[in-house]
Amino acid sequence: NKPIRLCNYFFVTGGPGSGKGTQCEKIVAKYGYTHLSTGDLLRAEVTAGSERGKKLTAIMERGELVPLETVLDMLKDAMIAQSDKAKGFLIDGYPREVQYCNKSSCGPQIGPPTLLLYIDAAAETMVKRLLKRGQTSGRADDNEETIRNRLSTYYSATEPVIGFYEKRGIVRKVMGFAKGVSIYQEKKAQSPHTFHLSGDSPTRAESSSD
Ligand SMILES: Nc1ncnc2c1ncn2[C@H]1C[C@H](O)[C@@H](COP(=O)(O)OP(=O)(O)OP(=O)(O)O)O1
Ligand SMILES: Nc1ncnc2c1ncn2[C@H]1C[C@H](O)[C@@H](COP(=O)(O)O)O1
Ligand SMILES: [Mg+2]
Repeated sequence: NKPIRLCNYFFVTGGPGSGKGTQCEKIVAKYGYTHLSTGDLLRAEVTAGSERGKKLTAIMERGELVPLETVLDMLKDAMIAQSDKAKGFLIDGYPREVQYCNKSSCGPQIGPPTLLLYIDAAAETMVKRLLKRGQTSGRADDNEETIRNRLSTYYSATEPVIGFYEKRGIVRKVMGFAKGVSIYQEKKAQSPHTFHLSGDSPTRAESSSD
């Protein structure tokens, strides 16, 4: 059991279609970290056509969360495989539930993150992007019904993860509509750049980038 070399871990969270993968690509290009998306790892298992993959397809098509053990199995293998050359890991889409935020439930090989990058975008923006992505992505979950369920799973199960790490002072918010990577620490509970997800219309910056 090869241990994962100690290095920086950045967890990356945000709603479906907020731009986690897009922002991670930019961070990789600029800082050379290793990007691991738990969703991509799960889809690779589906593509491989294993029995486990068939069960995963059904869960993902419903817009629900995959059991933690499955996610951790894949994540640890991927981290171990790349740990010799990784400067740091960007772990995109993990954790998805607040009960998995403490160290012991993450397992001994995935320690607490250096930072949680939170990609913020309005629900209507995310829906619009995912429907557009669905025209070419081939992703089974880029359809209206699954998107609705994924949003609901995100707000009920995953959003509390942000509050958990905010209490520890390690959340950095990335505005998911900005061009390039713009990371800043949210100093106030409600900064002028922040807007609520329900009922808000996109800001000018957001409308212009979509
Ligand atoms: N800042 C942006 N402005 C306009 N479009 C964007 C922006 N960021 C991402 N997109 C587009 C690219 C994709 O087609 C789509 C979703 O982005 P993506 O990076 O795949 O989101 P994500 O990784 O958070 O989604 P998922 O959770 O479904 O994997 O939106
Ligand atoms: N960390 C995860 N825990 C549980 N389920 C997950 C995790 N990462 C991805 N999933 C499942 C559930 C999502 O709807 C799909 C797609 O993930 P995405 O990050 O949007 O590509 O996979
Ligand atoms: Mg993604």
